[in-house]
Amino acid sequence: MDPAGHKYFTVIDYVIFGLLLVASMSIGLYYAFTGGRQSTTQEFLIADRSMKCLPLSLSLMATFQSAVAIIGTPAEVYAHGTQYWFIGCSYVLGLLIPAHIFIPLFYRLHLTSVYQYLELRFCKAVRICGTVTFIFQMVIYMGVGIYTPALALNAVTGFHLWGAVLATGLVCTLYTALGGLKAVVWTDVFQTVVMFTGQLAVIIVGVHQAGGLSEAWGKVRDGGRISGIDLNPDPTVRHTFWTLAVGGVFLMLSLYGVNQAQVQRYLSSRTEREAVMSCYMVFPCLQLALLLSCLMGLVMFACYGQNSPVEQQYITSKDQMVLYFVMDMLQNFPGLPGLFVACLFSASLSTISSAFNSLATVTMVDLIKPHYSMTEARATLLSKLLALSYGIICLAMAYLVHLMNSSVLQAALSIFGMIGGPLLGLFCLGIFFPCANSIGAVTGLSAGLLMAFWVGIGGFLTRMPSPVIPLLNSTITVPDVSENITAATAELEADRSAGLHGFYSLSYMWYSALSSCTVLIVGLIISCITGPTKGDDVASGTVYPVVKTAQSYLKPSTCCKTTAEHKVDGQKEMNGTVKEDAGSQEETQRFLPDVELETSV
Ligand SMILES: O=C(O)CCCC[C@@H]1SC[C@@H]2NC(=O)N[C@@H]21
Ligand code: NA
Repeated sequence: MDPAGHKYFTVIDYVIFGLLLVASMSIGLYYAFTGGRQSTTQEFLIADRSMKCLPLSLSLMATFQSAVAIIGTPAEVYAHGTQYWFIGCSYVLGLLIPAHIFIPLFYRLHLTSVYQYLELRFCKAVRICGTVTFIFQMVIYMGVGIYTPALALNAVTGFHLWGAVLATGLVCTLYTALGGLKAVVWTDVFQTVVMFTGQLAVIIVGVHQAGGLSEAWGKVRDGGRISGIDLNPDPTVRHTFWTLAVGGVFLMLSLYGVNQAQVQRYLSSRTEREAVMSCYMVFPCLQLALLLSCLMGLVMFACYGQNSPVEQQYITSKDQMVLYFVMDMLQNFPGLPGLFVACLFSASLSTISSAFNSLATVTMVDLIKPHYSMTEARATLLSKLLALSYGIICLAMAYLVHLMNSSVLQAALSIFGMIGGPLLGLFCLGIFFPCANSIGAVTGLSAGLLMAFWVGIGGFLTRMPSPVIPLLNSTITVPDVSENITAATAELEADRSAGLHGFYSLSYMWYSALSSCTVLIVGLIISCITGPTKGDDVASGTVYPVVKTAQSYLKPSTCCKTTAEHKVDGQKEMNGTVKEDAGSQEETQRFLPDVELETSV
């Protein structure tokens, strides 16, 4: 390690990193020039609805497993222990509810963009609001996703920061714009293999360097990094079992239930059953990814113990620890640093490509197609140009994130909570509450976003200022500043739970739950005030069936029916649904001429 704390790549490292980019690129080009050669939007945007569940499940996992998780989760476990691991409990409900509620409902409506649902259930204005909110969320998230690996790489290996951002951005934009969803899914599969291999290699070498399994385990246990279950109900405590396992469910639903990037993968499945299977198969993949990143954090602790490179002033933020650790440990294993950096960029590329593709899809399907009719060829070309332009916007966002400088994991999860949460609330309002109307939907969404930004930005501004770590090799010491900060922190700590401060110090893991519930409450209140929708005015197939059946029992006219009459009704309902389904296809056709309907056999 030279005095500046930089390590340099050997040639073989650059070769491995270059190979990753070339391999990703070639998969993308392969799908650009084979099959239908991406000549229709059906192929470009949803792979002709031909995908199988295995590649889809890996792609579903890779989409929201970016460099943020690879770098941020180990840093989190290193600094705070394994409490974060309990987020894995939220994957159970976080995937079961999408598999049995959201997927069947969206799949049977034959959508291309999930926001078409909002027009079917409410009106065009609600659809536009949902689409714009989603675009806002994914563009910011892409900024974090592309910036994170470059920042860590630059800090430790002197790799040129913006050179890395440009290299990633260009390769990703190209294969996404040329190869469409098929290319994105298959590159995700390849990149997931690289991600798991890279992390496993570092863990194995790290355990070896820490003196073997039992030695490493001893250090980690004595260092107090194995945190037991924390059942503290205080919502301002950052990570407890409740914020992670319960708050995490809302986070997972906003990602795996209603996020276009994931729904698009469900809709590209050959059959509804394949889509549900792919959702089930994500569970072990996510648990494995979580296991690897938590183990990485523990191995880092076993190797460094308390005196982390941050205290030793080799690096300036804990998000750079993982790469420092990799360069420190793997220095004498030429090729492994390159493999890990390839793993980091695989995580980043697989997320950003999915984001580009879903952004191009919703822009095309929700904002352009309904207003301008154009030939299939022009529409496909426009979709490719959109993917390209989103690539450029993403690079600009990366610079914005550069200015923000907060922990990347918390930044990403806060974005999901602040923007993904209200969108989750909007869809739940439509799916579970037939009485909700369009005014309620738009007002509810706005209230949810306002609430989320109020608590999110309030929390960001009032968060204790992290002690300033002296710059690398700086000769001046800054004792007085740190004393002032300690005093300020103590004072903040004192009145933190008082009033508004209590609200602002709400754990970021509750943002999804808070904002989605705000949308539901405000949406229902406004709907009831402005005249709730009648049950049968709702487009069929847009409300969760159980709710509909329950509602028909609750209607005063039916409650005095005899059970025999109920049975007859039930039979009619059954026959009716068959007709209704056909009706829903006609209805969708009437509502949304741009929705591609499979001709019913
Ligand atoms: O890695 C990222 O890009 C964002 C951080 C992880 C996003 C959430 S956390 C719960 C779920 N599990 C994952 O692996 N990703 C999502
Ligand atoms: Na990824």
